[in-house]
Amino acid sequence: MSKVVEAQRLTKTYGKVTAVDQVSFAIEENKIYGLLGRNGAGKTTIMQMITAQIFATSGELLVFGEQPYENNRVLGKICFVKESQKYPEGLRVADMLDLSGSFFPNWDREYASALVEDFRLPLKRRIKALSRGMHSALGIIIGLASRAPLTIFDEPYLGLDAVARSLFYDRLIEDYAEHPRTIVLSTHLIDEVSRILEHILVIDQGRLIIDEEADALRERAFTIVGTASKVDAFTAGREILERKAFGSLAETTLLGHLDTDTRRQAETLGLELAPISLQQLIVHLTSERPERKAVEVL
Ligand SMILES: Nc1ncnc2c1ncn2[C@@H]1O[C@H](COP(=O)(O)OP(=O)(O)OP(=O)(O)O)[C@@H](O)[C@H]1O
Repeated sequence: MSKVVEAQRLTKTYGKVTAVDQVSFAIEENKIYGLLGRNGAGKTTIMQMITAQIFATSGELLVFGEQPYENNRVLGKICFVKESQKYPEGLRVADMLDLSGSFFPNWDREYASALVEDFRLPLKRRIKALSRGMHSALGIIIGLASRAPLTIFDEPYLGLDAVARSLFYDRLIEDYAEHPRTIVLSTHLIDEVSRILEHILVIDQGRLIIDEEADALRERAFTIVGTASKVDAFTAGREILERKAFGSLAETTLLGHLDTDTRRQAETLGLELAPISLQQLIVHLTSERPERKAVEVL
């Protein structure tokens, strides 16, 4: 599978702040990536380097096999939709879509029109008069209809309601199935997007701490619920991420693969097993606790 982005020891510093710290990863063609992490982790900085908006301080970065800086061959294949995206305020929505059509080689005008209807965007309204959610919807429509070989969405849905966000995920997955391309989605709404993500990159304090297929990641931990004494017997000697107690009951989240033996052992003890959500797992892995240890909630 060919690589769309290859980063080696990529680093960006701002004075004494190391926003991105020796990060190495590859983004493969025709996959949907989640770029996740807490506020200030370094996600936007990475996306800005990939899209040649800022220079790396050190390290190597290839996009479509080339240096991205001032490289129209590379930049012509990228669409970057960001939360703070500013479109020319005097333009009408229809003008902005026409302009996008002249900019993105794979632009699909009919698809853009269908999306305008789906998101109920007023075509004749000037951009300065759009609501915050409508502004975000415009960015999403441009991102989807661009069909750019590398489409990056950085928190694209400020102000967008739950119905519109759900519409975005549905349209993205449908269109991706028909027109495979590489999508990078950066968001804090991990559970909402988890069903569409194929590969997860998690950045924490400038460092890459997870680079894994989403399915494999989901299997990294599980939760067990039951009588406290039985839960504790089951969890003894295992790596505990979190333990909550409610009277005589306990709910413990463990790191580890839920194999057949483990499942059988839990069943024998009469314990309930539940998968952990991607969001829970990432919160655990990026939380401030100095070491992962049991947390008692009494
Ligand atoms: N222009 C800049 N000058 C100085 N520091 C900066 C600059 N841009 C980013 N930083 C710092 O770099 C770090 C990473 O910021 P970045 O915007 O990449 O985080 P993020 O993961 O996108 O966060 P969020 O989820 O809050 O958008 C932060 O500490 C931020 O304050």
